[in-house]
Formats: sequence, C-alpha cells, structure tokens
Amino acid sequence: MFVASGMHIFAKNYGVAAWALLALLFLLYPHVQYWRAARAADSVKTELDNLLIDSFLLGLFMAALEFPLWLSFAAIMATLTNNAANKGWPSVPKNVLAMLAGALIWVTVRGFKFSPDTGWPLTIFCMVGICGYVLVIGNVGFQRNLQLRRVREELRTREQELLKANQSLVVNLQEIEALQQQLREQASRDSLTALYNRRYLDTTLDRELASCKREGKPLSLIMIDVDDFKKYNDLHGHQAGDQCLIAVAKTLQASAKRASDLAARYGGEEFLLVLPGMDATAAQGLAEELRRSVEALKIPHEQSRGGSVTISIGLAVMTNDSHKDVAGLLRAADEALYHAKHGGRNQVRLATQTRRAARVAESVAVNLVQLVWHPAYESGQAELDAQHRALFGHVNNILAALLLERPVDEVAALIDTLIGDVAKHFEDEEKIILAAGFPGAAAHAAMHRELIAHAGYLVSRFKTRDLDRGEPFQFLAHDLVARHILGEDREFFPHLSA
Ligand SMILES: Nc1nc2c(ncn2[C@@H]2O[C@H](COP(=O)(O)OP(=O)(O)OP(=O)(O)O)[C@@H](O)[C@H]2O)c(=O)[nH]1
Repeated sequence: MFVASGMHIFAKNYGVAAWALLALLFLLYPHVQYWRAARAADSVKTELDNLLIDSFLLGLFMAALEFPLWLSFAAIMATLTNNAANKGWPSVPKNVLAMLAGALIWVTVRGFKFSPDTGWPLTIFCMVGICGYVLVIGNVGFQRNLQLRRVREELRTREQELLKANQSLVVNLQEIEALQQQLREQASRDSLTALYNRRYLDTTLDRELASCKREGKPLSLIMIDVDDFKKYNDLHGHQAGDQCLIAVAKTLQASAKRASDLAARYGGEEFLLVLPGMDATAAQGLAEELRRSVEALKIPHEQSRGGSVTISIGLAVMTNDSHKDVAGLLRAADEALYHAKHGGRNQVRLATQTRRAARVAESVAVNLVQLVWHPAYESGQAELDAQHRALFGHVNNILAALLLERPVDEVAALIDTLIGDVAKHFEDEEKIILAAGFPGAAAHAAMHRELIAHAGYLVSRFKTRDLDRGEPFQFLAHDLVARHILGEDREFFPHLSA
C-alpha cells in the first residue's frame, strides 16, 4: 500500500503535504501502534483494536487522495480481509463504518474531490498486490489448519496417554489398598499359628465385652493351655513343638464357627477363644468338644498321662452379674484353668459365677466334696490311669455344677458328655484287662454295662426333672468313682503289673 500510494502521489504530483501524510501514516504511525500494544496489559487485544483505527485512517487517506478507484479498492479489500481473518465477520461492518467516518471527516474539513483514475502501472500494481494479499491470507489459513490438525492429533495422543496413566494409577491404588489390608491383617495375626495375636485381642476384647453388656448378652471366654508342653518340647524338640501348637491352633480355629467368635494365641502355649453372645451351657459344650478334638488328634506325647497331647481349659462367662470387666473375666478363666491343671489336666473347668457360687465352691473344697486324685489310685497302666484321672476331673465338674445349682440342662449336658467318656473308657479297659489275662474280665464288663444302663436311666429322669440333685451326686461320687474306679477296678491291678 505504501508503494502504491507513493506511486499515485507521484503520478498526481500532490505535493509535500501528501508525502508528509504518507510518511506519517505508513512510517511513523505503525511504530506508535506497536509501542502502544507492547505497553498494554493485553497486547493482542490492543493490536486488534488498532485495526479499527487503521480503517479510520485509511478512509481519511483515500479521501485525501481523492478516492483513486483501484487504490481505494485494494486498500478496502486488504483492510476488510485482514479484519475478517483476524476478528471474524462481525468486525467487517464496524470497519466499513470506521473507513466511512475517516473519509467523511476529511470531506467535511477539506471538501469532496473525486478523481478515480489511476495510471496503468498503478492499476496493474494494485491488481497484483490484491492477488498476492489474497494468496498470502489463503496460505496463512492453510498453515493454521495444518497446525490445528497437528495440535488436535497431539492432544488426542496426550489424552490416550493420560487415560492409560489414569488406569495404571487406579490399578496401583487398588494394589496399595490390598497391601495395606494385608499389612493390617498381618499386624493382628500370630506368625506361627495365624490366629489373632494378643495385641489384637487386647484391642477387641474390651469392645466385644461392652457390646455384649449393652445388648444384655453373655460373653464366654475359654482359656486353653497345652498340657505338659515343656516335656513335649524337651522330648520332641522345639520345631515339633511348633507343629504341635499349629495343630492345636487349627482345631481351635475350627471351633470358632460363628463370625463373631474370635480365636487367639494368648502367649506361648496358651490360647483364648472369645465367644460373644454364648452362655455357659453352650460354651461348656464347645469347650468339651474342643478338648476331645485335641485328644483325637492323637499327637504322641510319651510323657503325658494319656500318651498323647491334651489341653486343659478354663471357662469364664460374663453375665449381668458376674465378671463385668475384661481383667476380671481373664482372671476368672485363668483361675478355672489353674483348677483344671490341678484337677489332673485334660479337662474343662468353669469359673465360679457369683460371690454366692464362690462361697458354695469354697465350701465344696472345704468339705472335700471334690475328688482329689492320689498316686495310690494308679494302676501302673498309663492309658488307664490317664483316663481315670480325666474322669475324676469330669466328675468334679459335674459335682460342682450340682452344688452350684446350675440349670438342669447344663448339668444334663455335662453328664451326657461324661457318659460318652465313661463308655469309651470302659471299652478300652475291657480290652486291656482281657489282654492282661484277668480272670474276672467278663464279670467286670457286666458291671460296666450295669453302670452305663443305670447312668442312662438317671439322666433321663434328671432331664424330666423327675429326680433331685442328690441321686446323680450319689451315683457319680459313690457308685462310679468310690465303689467302681477306686474299689472294683483295683481287683485287676495286680494282673496289669504282672
Ligand atoms: N515349641 C514352642 N514352645 C513354646 C512356644 N512358646 C512357649 N513354648 C514352651 O512352652 C512351655 C510351657 O511350659 P510350662 O509353662 O512350664 O507349662 P507346661 O509344661 O505345658 O505344663 P502345664 O501347663 O502345667 O501342663 C515352655 O517350655 C516354653 O518354652 C513356642 O512358640 N513354640
């Protein structure tokens, strides 16, 4: 435009003022605009705003040159195309108005003059200039399209990468969560037996007890200790001892059948079974079943009384009026366990429930109603002696339950268990005395049958409340223990040691 305008001014010989205006518009003014844009807070917006001033000045300039047709056409085309390309269609009418305003101001001040002709060199120059300008704008559009497509592709690739990264992040998070869960689980488990450890127990027992108290439910606590475990270790080695503990722990875990039951290793060869909501009768049945299950494992233990690994169990029950806190409950279970150990091991003992019951139990001990095993009762045959000792323990449990006036169902369940054990013992005893050549073996077996039949009869009457507590007491303490085990059984003792 600068060259074309210069050509026109020269051809028309407009004089110094026109040259000055040309220099002002095309040489000085662009620098002012650049300086303004560079200093502005939003330089892009300022530059776009400058386009409107450009249009105004161009209208003014074309009016000053008396509206040369080709030059004006080229200037209007370039200006409007530039605006449309940079600011879109809506800017076109505004710029047309700005040009008209510029022309109008000039015409108003200097008067209207119209000389549209341009010489052929300028006409051709304008035509070529317009073509060149349109081509440049077209090429700029093409380049921008190309760039846009590249940016879009790059964006799509980045989006895919982000998506993948996001997916692997989700997988990582899940792995971290699983690991945290595993760590939490490991921190609360005993490494040898995989049962809950004491730390976990300490944190949950309080909560379980409080919850049962709130709901008015009982909570049974079973304390288990492996019998003569030191001797087992000494005899079989520590590693075998570990395997033995694992086997006992598995049996214990199998007893914790409800989701709320909790089996834990309390320390060394001591375990705990926490049974929220379970009353004494059910817990006693479960403890007895557990004792038998460990016995049934038949893990050889030459220095134990029965020849295999056994456990002693102390049971305490939290009810509305007994063992209300964890410490008291643990102490009671521990005391019961102590009594189980001192009653001959391989047995279950229930902790005394209330002060009254404690007094009764004390009186039981004082009055020697509890049976006390004595070495003089031993036959010399290890298996029989172990069974006799275990029966003493069971009978003591039942005698205590009778004296403590435990519910009939509870006592009946204990007697049922005892009859099962007695029947098994009689069977074993009959085999042993037959093999030992005891001549009275057949008569002795007949006595066994009589005792079992009588026991069955008493239990059925006891269950229907057709019998007071004295008769089972008499049968157990006198008929079974004093007369048979400590009396009639002694007949075959000499044959066993022979
Ligand atoms: N193998 C093995 N032995 C253990 C472990 N923890 C404790 N013990 C052993 O268990 C034995 C416990 O012995 P004591 O407390 O004297 O009791 P006990 O020999 O079982 O006798 P009673 O309980 O009276 O029947 C000790 O010899 C301990 O070394 C263990 O994790 N693995």
